[in-house]
Amino acid sequence: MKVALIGVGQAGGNVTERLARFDANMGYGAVQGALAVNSAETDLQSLEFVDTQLIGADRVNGHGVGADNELGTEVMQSDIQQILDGLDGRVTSEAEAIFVVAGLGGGTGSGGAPVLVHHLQQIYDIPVYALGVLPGRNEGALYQANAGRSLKTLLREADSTLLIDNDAWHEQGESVEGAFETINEKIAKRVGLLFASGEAVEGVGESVVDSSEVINTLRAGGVAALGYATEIASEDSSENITTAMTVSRQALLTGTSLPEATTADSALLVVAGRPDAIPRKGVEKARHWLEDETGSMQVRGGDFPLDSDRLGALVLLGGAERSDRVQAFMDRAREATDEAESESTDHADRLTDDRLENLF
Ligand SMILES: Nc1nc2c(ncn2[C@@H]2O[C@H](COP(=O)(O)OP(=O)(O)OP(=O)(O)O)[C@@H](O)[C@H]2O)c(=O)[nH]1
Repeated sequence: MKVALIGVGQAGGNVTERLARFDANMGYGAVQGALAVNSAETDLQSLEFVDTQLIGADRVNGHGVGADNELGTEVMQSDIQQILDGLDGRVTSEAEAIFVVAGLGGGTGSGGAPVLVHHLQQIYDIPVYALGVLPGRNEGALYQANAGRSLKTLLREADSTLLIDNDAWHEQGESVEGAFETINEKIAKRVGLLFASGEAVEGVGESVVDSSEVINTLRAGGVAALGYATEIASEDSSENITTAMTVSRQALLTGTSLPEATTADSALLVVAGRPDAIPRKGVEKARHWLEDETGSMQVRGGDFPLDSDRLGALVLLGGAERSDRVQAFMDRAREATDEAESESTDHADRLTDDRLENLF
C-alpha cells in the first residue's frame, strides 16, 4: 500500500522517521513521502531522515505546547495552510492512503493530529487514517485525559485509527521512556510490513495479499489494531500447518498493539514466509480460527512472500472499539479527566458536561 506519512509531535515524528527508514532500508517503496510537524524545534532537529516543519512559532517560540492539547489544536489550526501547502509532492498521485501519526497523550500530536486529519479529509479522496500511540498505564492523569479526548475526536474524523498501546510492545521492567527505541522499532517493522503488503512482490500468485485488502479491512472504521508473531519454519509446507496456527494465535493474543482487543468487525491475516513453506491448509485453519475469535465474518487473507527461515503472521483488526481494552482505556481517560477537573475549581462547571469532550 503506497502511503504518505505525516508525524505530529515528538512521538509522531520519531515513529514516522523510523517507518520511513525501515521502508527505505527494505527497499519496499511503500512510503511515498514523509513529513514531521512539531511546535518543538529541538524534537525536529533530532530527525535526520524526514522533512520537517515547525508550527506555532508565533505562540510558543519553538518550545512545544507543554502537554496542553487545546493549545496543540489551536497552533495546528493557525498554521494548517502552511502544512497543506507543504504536502504538495509528498502526497503523490500514487498514494493510496495518508497516515497521520501521533502520540495521543502529549500536546502537539494529541491536539494537532485530529485537526490535520479533518483538513486532509476535505482535500484528498484517498482514506486518511490515524496511527495513534496511547500512553502507558504509568504515565500521568493528564496524559490519559489528553489521549481520551484526542482519541474521541480522531474516531470522528479519521477513516480508521490504528492504536499502539505504549505498554504493549516493550519488555517487562523497562520504563516507557527507556523503551521508546524498542517500541518504535517494533512499530516500524510491523506497520512497515503492513504498508509493504502488495508492494514488495513481483510475478507471484493470486494468494498474495494486495493493498486493497488492507483498505477493505480498515473500511470498518473506528479502532484498528495490529498483531505480529513469527516462528522458525520447516522448508516443507506440510510440516508448517501447526506453525501457521501458532503464529496466528500469538499475533492476535499476545503480539498485538492493543492487548486484549480481539472483538472486531473485520480482520486481515497476512502470512509471511517463503512461498514454498506457506501451508495452504494451515492458513485456512488459522482464518477460521480468527473468525471465531474476533466474531467477524469478514476475515480476509493473503501471503507476503519473504525470503526467511521463519513463518510470520500479521493480523490487522478493523472496528475493534468494542473490545475490552478500548473500553478500559476510555474509562481510565474519563477518570483522569474527572480527577483533573475536581482539582480545578475554575472548571467545576464542566463536570456536568459529557466528561470527554471532543477537541473541536
Ligand atoms: N512509542 C513512543 N511513544 C512516545 C515517543 N515519544 C513520546 N511518546 C509518548 O507520547 C506521549 C507524549 O507525546 P509527545 O509526542 O511527546 O508530545 P508532543 O505531541 O510532542 O506534545 P508537546 O511535547 O506537549 O508539545 C506520551 O504518552 C509518551 O509516552 C516515542 O518516541 N515513541
